[in-house]
Amino acid sequence: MPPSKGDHALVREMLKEVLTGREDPEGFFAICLSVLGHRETYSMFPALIKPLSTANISVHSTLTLIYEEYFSKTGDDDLELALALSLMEMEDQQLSTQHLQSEVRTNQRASFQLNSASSSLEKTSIKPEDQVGRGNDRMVKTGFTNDESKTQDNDPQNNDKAQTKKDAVEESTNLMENQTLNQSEKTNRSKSRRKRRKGAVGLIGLPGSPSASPPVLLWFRRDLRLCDNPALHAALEMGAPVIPIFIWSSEEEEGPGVTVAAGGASKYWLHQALACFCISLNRIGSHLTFLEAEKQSSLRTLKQLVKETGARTLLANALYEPWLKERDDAVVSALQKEGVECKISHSYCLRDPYSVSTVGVGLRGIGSVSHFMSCCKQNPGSAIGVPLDPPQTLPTPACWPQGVPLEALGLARMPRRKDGKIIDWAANIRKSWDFSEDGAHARLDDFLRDGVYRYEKESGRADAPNTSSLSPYLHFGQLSPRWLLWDAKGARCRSPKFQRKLAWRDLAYWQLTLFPDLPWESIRPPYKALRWNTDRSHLKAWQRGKTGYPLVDAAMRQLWLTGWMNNYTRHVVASFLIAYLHLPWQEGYRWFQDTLVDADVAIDAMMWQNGGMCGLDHWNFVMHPVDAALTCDPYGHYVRKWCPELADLPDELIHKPWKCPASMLRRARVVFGETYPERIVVDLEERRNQSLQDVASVRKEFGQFVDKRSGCDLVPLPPRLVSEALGWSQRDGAAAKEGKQFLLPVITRMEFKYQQDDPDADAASNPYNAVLKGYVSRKRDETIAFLNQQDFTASVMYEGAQRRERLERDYRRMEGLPPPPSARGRARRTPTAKDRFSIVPGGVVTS
Ligand SMILES: Cc1cc2nc3c(=O)[nH]c(=O)nc-3n(C[C@H](O)[C@H](O)[C@H](O)COP(=O)(O)OP(=O)(O)OC[C@H]3O[C@@H](n4cnc5c(N)ncnc54)[C@H](O)[C@@H]3O)c2cc1C
Repeated sequence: MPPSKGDHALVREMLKEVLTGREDPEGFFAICLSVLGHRETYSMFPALIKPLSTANISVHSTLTLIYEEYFSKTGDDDLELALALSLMEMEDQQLSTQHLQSEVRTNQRASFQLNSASSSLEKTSIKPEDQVGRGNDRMVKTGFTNDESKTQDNDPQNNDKAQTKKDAVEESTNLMENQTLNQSEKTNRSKSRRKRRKGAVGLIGLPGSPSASPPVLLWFRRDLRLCDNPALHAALEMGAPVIPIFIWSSEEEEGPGVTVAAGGASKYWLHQALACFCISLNRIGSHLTFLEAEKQSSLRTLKQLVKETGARTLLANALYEPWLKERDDAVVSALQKEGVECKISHSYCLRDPYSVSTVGVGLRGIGSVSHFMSCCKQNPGSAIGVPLDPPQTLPTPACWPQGVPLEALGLARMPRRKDGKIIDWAANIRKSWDFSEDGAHARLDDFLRDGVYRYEKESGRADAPNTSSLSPYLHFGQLSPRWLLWDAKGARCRSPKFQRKLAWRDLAYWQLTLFPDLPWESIRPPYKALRWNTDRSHLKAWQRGKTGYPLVDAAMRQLWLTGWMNNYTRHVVASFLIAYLHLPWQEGYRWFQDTLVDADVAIDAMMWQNGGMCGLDHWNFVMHPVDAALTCDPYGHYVRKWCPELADLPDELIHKPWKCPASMLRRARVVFGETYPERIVVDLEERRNQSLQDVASVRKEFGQFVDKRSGCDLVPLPPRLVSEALGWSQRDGAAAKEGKQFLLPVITRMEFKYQQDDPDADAASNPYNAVLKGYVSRKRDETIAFLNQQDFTASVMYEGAQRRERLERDYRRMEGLPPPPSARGRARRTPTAKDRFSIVPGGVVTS
């Protein structure tokens, strides 16, 4: 629970005690931590003790020291990720000093706000589309000077201005007079974050007037944000006029293979995000120029721009897809030849994937997140540093380059029917998301206030928003991973599992840099020859959510309508496509790329390869569409939402309607083949069995790619890994590419190894059968829990405990975590028939 008003009052009372000497500063600080929590203390403490800077300087500096000391040294112990991703350097960044400085700047900014007539920080009521459409037309036709940019203050629609000023007064008063604590807790927390985000701590406070020095081209790509944007920060530091640009080249995005990098839903998101970002830049007196790449070449367009604007510098944040890096390298070298200084900053991942090395760790376990984290820990990269504050203004050039309206980029084009009617397929996506940077921060705040408390245990629930839903914002860089990590670290409830997800994200980019064919070619050679189903009707049914399996259908419909589904359901539908429909993983990947708003070539390809059994890692599990449903949607709420035609079925049978008696179906008005589809495959056991046999046969056929001793699959190593493993230079590594192929044993599902020894075994008799067993019924577990309280039979209680353990184990397997430690004091023996009333979970033996 976040701290309440009462908590704040208590802390202020204690502060008085410090002043009167009845409480010592360390004690006071400890109280703050325990009452307000880590995150709140971190953000509020400097403002809280501010009045002491005049009333009692020595106490103030003691408290400041304690605060600095604490936040620069503690808190990281529990962060495996922080260690692994070399975030230890955060200590060297003197976090607290910077934070204090930023608080000082906050105060300065607050008073600036009071005086500044041009401050209009609150969100206007203008729709992004309207604003951009109008803004762009005007700018393209007439050129857009800084004076004109100020006209937005006079815009009658900008009706929040008065309110904003009032807010600014409030905020500054709160800060200066230390009255923040009188406000409601919720308002305070969100305000303190808003202050940071909305430019309350202007970086340099440069005036937005045109300057004579040559302008800087600030090339935005997937970093559509003001907060924590290193390239933007670098531009400000140059003190020259800044020209923000966005160049669209679908060909460059796509790369050399079938990546579907710019699918329909994600292009739609990009369109909306650009519209919102344009407004953000307008607010700080700047403007985003949209450009279509000339002949699909960003370089040509940039050269043209350099000529037109006289810019001598190009700044951007790096992208890591190999083909985009290649493009960027070519741009940098070509422009440098023309005397243009280029600087590409790092921020898209926590760790620059090209700097990750396996040296000192080796290759064993490669593909797992633990191995990746060990590599980062063993070979720390540059410091991750502290998130950068958003700017207050951007210096503008004397004239703007000629751009095109956002619509001209064709990112949100809707098809038309023959009768001319537009098919607005994105209406539901629009309803489901706020595409702005503010939207990203609001979602993050919500998550850290609520969902994060359930994340460790219940992130798999499909029927509750227990995950952050931040993936599209991270993908388009509306939120930086660094900002997210810092906020997550500072939250009252920290979830190591959540922070670990950022390592997964980095792992995906590392894999893509190692295997540029990841999105279209199976990494494990034998699996390229797998016999796949060619029945297009099955693919279509899967895509449209018409398989006859309610959880799969619900998830696929959610994807189609909103552009998103959670991680657990992504696993379910991927398992279904591969293990039960026998359709190639590439089909799933491409559909996801086209329909997800967070479609991310690196992550999507890594996950589909792993699901398709041919990635660097093997999912050590297969999700059963019914068992999984009982785990993630025990009451059927999720299915009822997305498959309303099943809404009247009872909880117990909603995930397996084919088991319903005819009378029940009649009452619920379910008619198979009419209101709800028949199952497209019926014998799931048989399908799974076939899938296992198919794998066994390709492993046999391509025996040279199976390690005889361990039974593990062998993967040809990319030259970079060969060089690292053998301690060769890059050049030798390149030579290796031409010559010998190096094969590496990789993580391989136990059931495949077993199958190899006993090819006739079927899935059911395979002791390592990978199908996850979900709850039999959550309701039943709850009943058992209730009966436990009533001191029901011990054996029933034991059963319940076992089921919970199994669920925990399954989750951990999915997350690639080690098995949970065995509970001390708990009997490990499986009860037998003789054990009536024998073993109680707590280890107590009843008669
Ligand atoms: C078959 C399949 C395809 C997927 N395709 C994508 C994709 O195209 N784009 C995408 O962003 N995620 C993808 N994921 C990973 C994951 O499902 C999503 O990142 C997650 O569901 C997004 O929801 P969230 O923001 O609430 O995640 P949270 O659980 O709140 O995690 C926070 C962030 O961590 C990152 N993350 C979480 N899980 C993973 C993961 N397994 N691998 C890498 N990064 C992760 C994401 O950026 C996410 O936003 C895929 C997973 C599967 C099984």
